[in-house]
Amino acid sequence: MAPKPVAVVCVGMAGSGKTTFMQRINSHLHAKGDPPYIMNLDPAVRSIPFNSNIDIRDSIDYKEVMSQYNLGPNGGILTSLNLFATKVDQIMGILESRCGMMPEPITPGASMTAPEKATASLENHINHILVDTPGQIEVFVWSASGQILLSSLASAFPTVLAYVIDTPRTASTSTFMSNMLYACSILYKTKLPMILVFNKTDVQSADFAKDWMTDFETFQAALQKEEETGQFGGLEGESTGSGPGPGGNGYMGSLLNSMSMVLDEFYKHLQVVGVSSMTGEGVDEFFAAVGEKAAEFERDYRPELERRRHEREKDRSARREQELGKLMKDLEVDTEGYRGHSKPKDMPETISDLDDTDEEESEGDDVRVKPEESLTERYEQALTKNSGENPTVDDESFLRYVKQANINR
Ligand SMILES: Nc1nc2c(ncn2[C@@H]2O[C@H](COP(=O)(O)OP(=O)(O)OP(=O)(O)O)[C@@H](O)[C@H]2O)c(=O)[nH]1
Repeated sequence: MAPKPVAVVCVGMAGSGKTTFMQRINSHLHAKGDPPYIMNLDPAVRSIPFNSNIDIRDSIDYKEVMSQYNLGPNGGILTSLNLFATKVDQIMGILESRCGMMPEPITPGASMTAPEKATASLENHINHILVDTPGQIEVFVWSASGQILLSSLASAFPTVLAYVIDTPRTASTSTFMSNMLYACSILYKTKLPMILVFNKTDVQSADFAKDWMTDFETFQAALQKEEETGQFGGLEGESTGSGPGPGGNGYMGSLLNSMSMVLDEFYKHLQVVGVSSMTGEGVDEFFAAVGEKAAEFERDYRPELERRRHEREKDRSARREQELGKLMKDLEVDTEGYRGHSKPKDMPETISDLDDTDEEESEGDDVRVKPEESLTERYEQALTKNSGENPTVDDESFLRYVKQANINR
């Protein structure tokens, strides 16, 4: 069987260049004769510079959602994603069939025509699934629908996050640290391998970021320099004159300092590449990183995903057992309810008890059921009394059931 395609999910702040980056890696793969399968999850984008195979806009009208539900732009995107996530089974069915993992697509309309089969067989060689996401990063990453879509993808394909960063806008220590904290929160939320893509390297090289991430002292030096030159906390490349800038007080400096130490551990889990979506520089390096992270997914993340799924299953069956136990307890109430409470001493428990009692009383044999007698005891008595011989296998199995179900006390 052909290896599974790698799903590359592009996330990043608005304007970081996700769509341009998607266009670049798409054309790079086409040029190599290895066309990807493309999915657009941004319902609000007006136009995209590539053909997407699955597009949220085909099934959901974002503007209509906004007006129907009386929502603002972010609420509209979130609701559109939620509506789209309800079709996750169909989406996964299409992806799996197009990627040669299932013989037939499970789309409405069922079997494929001859041209479709020819196309599908061509598309069976897909090695990459590229996913573009909304610029409102939190709407995707922190929403239930985003989580559903990501975990469904990860359950079927090795999945890698490409966190796209606007390099020229991340050149100061404070914006760099904000971006890293965001990346860190996404990593821990999604629990998927991540590549940091420092985009727009045609404007500014990403070397400074790589240095800061690998050498703690370089970051400290940059922090100190910014504080001394008064650029600290200002906009990129903007000097605030002498003295500390808007955020340039000692508190901010020491906070960044401490954070850089804390994040040192987090940096070890990341792959960092500098890319220019405009010129194509660094794209080969990016795909090398994708290969490494996909292998890491199979090695480290897949077992963890399986373990989590297994735990969920275990929780679910424990809950089922608990519910069953409660049900059994409810059954017990019937026998328990009478016991020791208001039931008069010699009141029969059931009509049949009444009949039995009458019969047996007439024989002069006092076998009235004592309130404290358990169901099991009574059953045992009945067995030996009625049959006068040893209980049958069926009788014993019922007895066992009564004991196990705990409805006999
Ligand atoms: N110089 C340069 N500009 C870039 C590069 N990549 C993207 N841009 C520009 O950055 C701006 C934003 O790019 P988009 O691709 O629309 O960014 P996005 O992240 O998809 O934006 P949203 O859809 O709002 O989330 C555009 O003006 C692009 O031309 C790059 O590598 N170099």
